[in-house]
Amino acid sequence: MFSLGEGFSVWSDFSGWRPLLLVMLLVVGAFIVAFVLLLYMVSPLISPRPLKLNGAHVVVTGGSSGIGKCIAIECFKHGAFITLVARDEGKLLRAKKEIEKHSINDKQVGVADFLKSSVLWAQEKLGPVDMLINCAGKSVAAKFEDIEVGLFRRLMETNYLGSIYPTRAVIHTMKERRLGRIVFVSSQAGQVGLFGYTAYSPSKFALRGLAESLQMEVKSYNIYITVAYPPDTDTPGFQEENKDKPLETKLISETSGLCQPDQVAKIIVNDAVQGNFNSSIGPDGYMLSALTCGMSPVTSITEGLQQIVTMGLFRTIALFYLGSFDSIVRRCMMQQGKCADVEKKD
Ligand SMILES: NC(=O)C1=CN([C@@H]2O[C@H](COP(=O)(O)OP(=O)(O)OC[C@H]3O[C@@H](n4cnc5c(N)ncnc54)[C@H](OP(=O)(O)O)[C@@H]3O)[C@@H](O)[C@H]2O)C=CC1
Ligand SMILES: CCCCCCCCCCCCCCCC(=O)[C@@H](N)CO
Repeated sequence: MFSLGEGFSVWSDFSGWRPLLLVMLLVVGAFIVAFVLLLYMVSPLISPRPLKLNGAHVVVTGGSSGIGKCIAIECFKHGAFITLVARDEGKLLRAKKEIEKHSINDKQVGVADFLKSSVLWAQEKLGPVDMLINCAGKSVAAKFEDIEVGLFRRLMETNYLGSIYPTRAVIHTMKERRLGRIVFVSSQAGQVGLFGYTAYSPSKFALRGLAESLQMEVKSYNIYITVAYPPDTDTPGFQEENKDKPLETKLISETSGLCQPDQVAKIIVNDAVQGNFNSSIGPDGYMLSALTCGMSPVTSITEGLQQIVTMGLFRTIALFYLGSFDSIVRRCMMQQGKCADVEKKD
């Protein structure tokens, strides 16, 4: 027997167990592989069939500007009939003209525009809605105490209740037809609360709760819900928000980069067509979604496995992000303190 001394001879006594250990490891490994293969075999039961956009009726709220307009263009390019919903008639008509430039054939019906959220009206006029995109929304970035109290309610009304009304208008017919897609455009600020978004973030978090509950109710009717979480996107709404955005909010949001609306629209439309519950954009978006998946439904085996494997690692990375956000806030506070001192001296 090979022995390095008294202590080591005990270890070498176990050498007879090693082949057994190896066999056990192999068996466990084989079980894991078999389990994963089995998951992939049942995956068609989990993943919905993609929706055919050609000839589908798509309603886009907030379709006259920014991300909503790009979503309408993307669907139009795939042969869908579009209904735009927004308040400003002039903006709607301009958007309609722009979208119609992307027509793929002469027969394709154009864009129906009208004021207020008369989705029911659109359904009667243009037929049942196959896909509803709730994109109308507004954002305000300011410190909690600087936000007028009424604004907390107004953002909730536009961003949250503004998604409830159109959804209520289409849900009956979708259930009857056993077909449909509903998209809620949230935001990365609907996955993590950030400096300056005390009024905006809650209205976007609320959409996730709505989407999870509704998905459980309508899945057996072959209706699939998508929640999209875009980062900062270069739109008229974003330009407006930037006018009086706190420096802290700007610097923190910049970590996730700035996207173009057509790029965001492509990803959202593709995820909605596939019936994916989660729609994220960019590497930070991917990490945030895996990290905050919680009890949200899973629409592909790959997605589920990725979440299981990556969650711990992403939490570790997130702690560094949180540390850097805190230091941004601290630095801004020190800077503002210095400015206040200078002002006092003057
Ligand atoms: N841009 C960004 O950085 C990000 C935006 N988002 C979200 O994406 C969505 C679109 O944003 P974005 O494209 O930037 O916004 P825009 O301001 O460019 O467009 C907003 C659209 O919503 C409509 N709208 C606004 N309020 C109402 C209302 N009360 N009723 C009906 N329609 C309304 C507007 O038309 P009208 O004013 O004529 O009604 C317009 O068509 C929003 O929900 C936003 O929160 C999410 C993440 C990032
Ligand atoms: C592993 C963990 C990774 C964590 C990454 C965290 C990144 C946070 C950045 C958040 C950006 C928020 C943008 C809000 C955009 C928006 O909704 C407004 N612009 C609307 O106009």
